[in-house]
Amino acid sequence: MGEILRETVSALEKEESSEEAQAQLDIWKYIFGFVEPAVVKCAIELGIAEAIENNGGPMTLSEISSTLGTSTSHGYSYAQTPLSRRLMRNDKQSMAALILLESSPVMLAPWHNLSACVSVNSDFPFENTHAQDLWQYTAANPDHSNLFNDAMACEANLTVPAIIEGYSEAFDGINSLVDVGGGNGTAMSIVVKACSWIRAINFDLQHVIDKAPEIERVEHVAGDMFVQVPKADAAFIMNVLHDWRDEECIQILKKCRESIPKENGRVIIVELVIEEEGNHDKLKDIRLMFDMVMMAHTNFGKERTLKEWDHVIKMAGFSTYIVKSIKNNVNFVIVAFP
Ligand SMILES: C[S@@+](CC[C@H](N)C(=O)[O-])C[C@H]1O[C@@H](n2cnc3c(N)ncnc32)[C@H](O)[C@@H]1O
Repeated sequence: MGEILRETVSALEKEESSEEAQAQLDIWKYIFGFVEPAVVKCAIELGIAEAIENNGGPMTLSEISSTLGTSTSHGYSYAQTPLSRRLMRNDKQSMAALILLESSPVMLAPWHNLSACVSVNSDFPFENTHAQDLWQYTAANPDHSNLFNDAMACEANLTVPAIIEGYSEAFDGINSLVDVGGGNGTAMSIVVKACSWIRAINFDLQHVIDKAPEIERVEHVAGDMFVQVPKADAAFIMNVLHDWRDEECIQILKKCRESIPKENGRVIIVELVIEEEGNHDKLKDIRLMFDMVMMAHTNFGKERTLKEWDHVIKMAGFSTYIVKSIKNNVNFVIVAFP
C-alpha cells in the first residue's frame, strides 16, 4: 500500500515538474516570439532569397555576404527552398509584402494597445495609436498605402489562382465582374487572364485607384462601397467584409446586391470562415490569429463563423448561398444569390 502511494506521489510530482518546465519553455517563447519574424524581415530587406535565386544554385554564407556586401563567413551552403522563395518580393508565390506590412512599426504599434479594446470603455487600438482609422491613415500616408496594397496583392496572388483551379464554376456565365475593395487590381488581373471573356471593374477608394497600375481589360473605378457599387453581372468581394461590423457588412452586401441582376446575378465573397467545434483543419490557428489582427487593426472588424456569415448574408437580402473551401488556403468562397 505504502509503495503504491509513494509511486503515485512521485508520478504526480513528475507531472507537476514537467508542467512547470513546459510553462517556462512557453514563456520563453512569448518573450522571444518577435525574434523569428524580425529575422525573416531582415532576410527580406537584405534580399537573401533573391541573391540565391540569381546565383542559380546553392551559395556559401561568404558568397552570400560578398554578394550582399555584408560581413560574415562560415562554411555552410544555402539553397533556395519553397520557404525562401516566398521571401522574394517579385515571385508569384511571394509572401514578403505581407511580412513587411505586419512587421512594420505602423501595424505593430497598435498591438501595444490591444488590452484597451477589451477593457470596459473599449477603445480601438489602431485609431488610438495613430489618431486615424486604417483607411484614413492609408489615404494620408502613401508609403504605408503602397505597402498595404502590395501585401493585399500577395494574398490575391495566393488565393485567386487557387479559386480558379478549384472552383472555376464561380465565374461561369459571367461577362462582367466588379471587384469591391479590390485594392490595386491584382485579383481582377488574374481573373481576366484566366477567363478571357470577362471584362472586370476594379473598385476601391480614390487614393488606392490613383496608384493602381493599368491592366488590360480591367477598368479602375473610384468610389465608396457604402454609397454605390458599379453595375456588373456579378460582384467579387475579397477580405473586405472582415474589416467591418455586422451592420456595415449588411450595408455593403446590400450595395453589392443592388449592383447585380436579380436573375442570375451573384456575389462571390472570399473570406475566412472560423470553424466551429469538431471541424478543424491545420489552418485553424492562423484563422484565429486573423481574428486578433482584425481587433488590432480595425475598429469593429472580425472573422466570422458560418452561423455569423449566414446572419449577414440573409439580412442583406440574399435568398441562398454556397460555401466552398479552397485547397491549402485560409479563405473560403461563399457565393450568394439574390
Ligand atoms: C483588406 S483590403 C482587401 C483588398 C483586396 N480585396 C484583396 O483581398 O487583396 C480592403 C480594401 O477595402 C478598401 N476600402 C475600404 N473602405 C472602402 C470603401 N468605403 N469603398 C471602397 N473600398 C474601400 C480598402 O482601400 C482596401 O483596398
